Amino acid sequence: MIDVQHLNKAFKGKPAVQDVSFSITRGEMVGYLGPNGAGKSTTIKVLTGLLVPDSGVVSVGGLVPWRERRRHVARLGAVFGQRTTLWWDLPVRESLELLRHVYRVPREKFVENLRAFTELLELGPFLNTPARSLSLGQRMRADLAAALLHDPELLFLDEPTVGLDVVAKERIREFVRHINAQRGVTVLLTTHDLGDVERLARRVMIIDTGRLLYDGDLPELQARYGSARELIVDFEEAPATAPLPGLEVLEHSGPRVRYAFSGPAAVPIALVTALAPVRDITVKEPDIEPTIRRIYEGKLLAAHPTSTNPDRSKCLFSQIP
Ligand SMILES: Nc1ncnc2c1ncn2[C@@H]1O[C@H](COP(=O)(O)OP(=O)(O)OP(=O)(O)O)[C@@H](O)[C@H]1O
Repeated sequence: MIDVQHLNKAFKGKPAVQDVSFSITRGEMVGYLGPNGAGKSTTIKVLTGLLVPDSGVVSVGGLVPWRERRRHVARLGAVFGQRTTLWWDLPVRESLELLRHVYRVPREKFVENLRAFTELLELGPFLNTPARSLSLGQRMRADLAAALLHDPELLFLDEPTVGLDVVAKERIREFVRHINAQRGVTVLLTTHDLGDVERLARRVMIIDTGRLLYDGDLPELQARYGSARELIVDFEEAPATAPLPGLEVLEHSGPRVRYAFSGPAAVPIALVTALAPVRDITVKEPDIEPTIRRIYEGKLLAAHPTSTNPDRSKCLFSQIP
């Protein structure tokens, strides 16, 4: 679906994206992460055809985005958390009608999609409200519907949950999961909210100072660069503090013990359940945030210069000057 090879783009001689290469297959949902100024927007602008790169080969659905813009944009949708594609003073329904004309969506298709999105995104209560009077969460939902009315194959999401409360974030994520699973829409997600990534993307690409640092599975990123997993065990009674192989006691407070471990949870669970009668066990995954921060800060780059998974996970750290 997306193929990028050796993409370079500089502004006034200052590189924004340097030798970036990746491929995304149809139906994938990929998180594109990086600190401010890393080069995410520049990449997305090239992929949407808004920017022409200095060098590199880019193909999206077989088209060169900036050369065949009209055909290209007909096949993609984009949602930017920071701004809206809706007409500010028009009721949402009229904005959507206008977009129907822009994208030349057949009326039956429009009616069918509007009905589906109204139900999934609960647009009904504010379809007749002008965009300027919507809450941020409502506006995001309307923008998502607007981006998908013409059945695009590819969706760019830029900070889709920024500024929303937990419930509103979840609603957006659920919808994105739905359109990816049910409609097969390929999704490239740019976000600073790692909750979005954890909920939506199995694969992440990490860019910093214009260079792609990591491209691979999120669980593998966690396993290789993340902190340990935690096993929180509530015993029936406070257990004796016997050392268990592969488990480190982080905290022991009455019948509750917190252990750190790595790898699959089956063996640690078997060990603690053999130690004493257990009432409850929880496995807590490490937060992704410190992992990503450590990668940005480069602390692990020198320590792990190569990948153990040549198929997909690529640590491109050796490219760092
Ligand atoms: N139109 C432009 N003119 C000059 N410099 C630019 C332009 N667009 C981006 N840059 C520079 O290119 C670099 C990459 O910017 P880019 O917007 O791609 O980063 P980003 O990862 O999207 O950041 P953010 O998360 O803050 O949106 C930055 O140094 C930025 O200042």
